[in-house]
Amino acid sequence: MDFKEYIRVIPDFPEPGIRFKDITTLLKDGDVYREAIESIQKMVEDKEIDLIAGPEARGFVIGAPLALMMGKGFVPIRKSGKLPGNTVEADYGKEYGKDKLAIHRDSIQPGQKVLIADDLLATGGTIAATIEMIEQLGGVVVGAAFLIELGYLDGREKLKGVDVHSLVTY
Ligand SMILES: O=P(O)(O)OC[C@H]1O[C@H](OP(=O)(O)OP(=O)(O)O)[C@H](O)[C@@H]1O
Ligand SMILES: Nc1ncnc2[nH]cnc12
Repeated sequence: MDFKEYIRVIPDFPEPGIRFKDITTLLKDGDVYREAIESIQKMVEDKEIDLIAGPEARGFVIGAPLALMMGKGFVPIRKSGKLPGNTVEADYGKEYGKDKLAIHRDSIQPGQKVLIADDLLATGGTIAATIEMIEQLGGVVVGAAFLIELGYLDGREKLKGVDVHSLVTY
């Protein structure tokens, strides 16, 4: 399936110069959404995984159904100030602006193998911060899976040593 047909590109959102890849047009088609998650599962099914972690908000839309399908637990990584328990946090920059993510300290046990899932890899800032926090907790990142990769932003360069998989590339 050509998933790009279902992804809408909106110029100059959220700021001038950004070509925003809008996945809401893909998500609203149940068959295409399911096929996208199944295709992501196929890319990572040979991996030994204990948990899947995904960053708020669109990482939940990919990571949670993937976790359910693979019979694994899901660890939400949230924007700072949203998680009620004890957290570790990381500041980062992304394609548009800066942000801070947080993860519950007790969400990953040392040695657990974690697959990261998100909708889109752009500069890699979000995922580099995610990896930093998972590793701070003793987790082992076994890979990162995306629906979309913006190859022209070289996010993979920031994630050297990580097994990166993406369904479609721009
Ligand atoms: O590779 P990067 O340059 O870091 O950019 C990629 C991140 O940006 C978007 O999330 P955003 O922070 O906009 O949050 P949202 O999912 O809540 O819209 C996207 O869902 C990725 O997580
Ligand atoms: N160009 C883009 N489209 C959608 N989400 C993004 N996150 C970072 N860059 C993005």
